[in-house]
Amino acid sequence: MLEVKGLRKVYRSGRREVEALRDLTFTVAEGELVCLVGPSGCGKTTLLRCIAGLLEPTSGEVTVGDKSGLAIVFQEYGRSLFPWLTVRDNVDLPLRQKKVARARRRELVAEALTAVGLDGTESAYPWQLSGGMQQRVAIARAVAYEPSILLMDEPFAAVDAQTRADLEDLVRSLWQRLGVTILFVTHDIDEAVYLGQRVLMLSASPTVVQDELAVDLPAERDQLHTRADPRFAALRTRVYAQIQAAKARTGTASGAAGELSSADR
Ligand SMILES: Nc1ncnc2c1ncn2[C@@H]1O[C@H](COP(=O)(O)OP(=O)(O)OP(=O)(O)O)[C@@H](O)[C@H]1O
Repeated sequence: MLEVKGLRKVYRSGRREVEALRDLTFTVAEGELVCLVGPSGCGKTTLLRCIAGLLEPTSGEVTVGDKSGLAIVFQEYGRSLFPWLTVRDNVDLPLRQKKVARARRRELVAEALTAVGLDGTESAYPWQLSGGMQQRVAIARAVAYEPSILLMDEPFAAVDAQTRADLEDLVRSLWQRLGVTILFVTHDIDEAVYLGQRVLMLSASPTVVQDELAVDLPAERDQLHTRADPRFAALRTRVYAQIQAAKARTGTASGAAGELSSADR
C-alpha cells in the first residue's frame, strides 16, 4: 500500500521559491494500477521523487509499506542504464546491491528478460539496442528486483507510437501476472485511461489532486478494441475536460505557476 497525505514541496534556491506541490492526498491499494495524469510541469516527477525518498517533502507524509521493495522506471532510459554494462549486468546490478545469492540472481535476470521479450540480448550493450528495447531493459531491471511497488515516471514518452503501444500492453500483462502495485505517471490522457484501474488528475502547479476517475473498462484490454470502445471515449473526454478546467483556473492566476509571492509565504 502507498499512502500520500498532505504532501507539499517548495523548492528554494536563493530568494526564489517555487511551490511545486501544494497539497496532495491519495492512496494506492495493494496490487492496484493507478495512473497520475497532469499538465506538463505540474510536479509529477517531484511527487515520485518524494515517494521514493529521493527528495525531502516540505511537509506532509508518504507511507510506503517497505521502501526496499520499491523500484522506479524513468523516462530517460538512455540515462538510467549504464552504457559500459551489458544488458545482463544492468539488470543484475540492483540484485547484487540487494545481496541476492548468485544462483537466484541468474534466475531472476533470465526470467525478467524473458518477461519483457528480450531473450538473446543478454550480452549486448544498451547502446546497441533500439530505444524501445532499452526501455524494456529498464523494465526488466525493475521487475527482476521483485518490487512490491513500481513507480513509472512517463516511461514511454521518448519512444515511437507503435513501441509505446507494445510497452503499454507489456506493463498491463506484467501487472496482472506479478500482482505488483503500480503508480504510473503520464501526461498522456489516453495512456492513463488505457492502463489504469483508476486515474488521478492533478491540477497545474501548485498541485493538488483535482479529481479521480474509476476506469470501468474490462480488465482484458487491447489496443484495437479498448480504444474503440465508446466507454473509453467517454472516460478520456472526462479526464480531458478536467485537465482543461485546471489549466484555465491557473491561467487566470497572476505570476508564473507555482511561484510564491511574498504575500503567500
Ligand atoms: N530542483 C528544482 N529547483 C527549483 N524548482 C524546481 C526544481 N525541480 C522542479 N522544479 C519546479 O517544480 C515544478 C514541478 O516540476 P516537475 O519536474 O516535478 O514537474 P513535472 O510534472 O514532472 O514536469 P514535466 O511534465 O514537464 O516532466 C516546476 O515548476 C519546476 O520548474
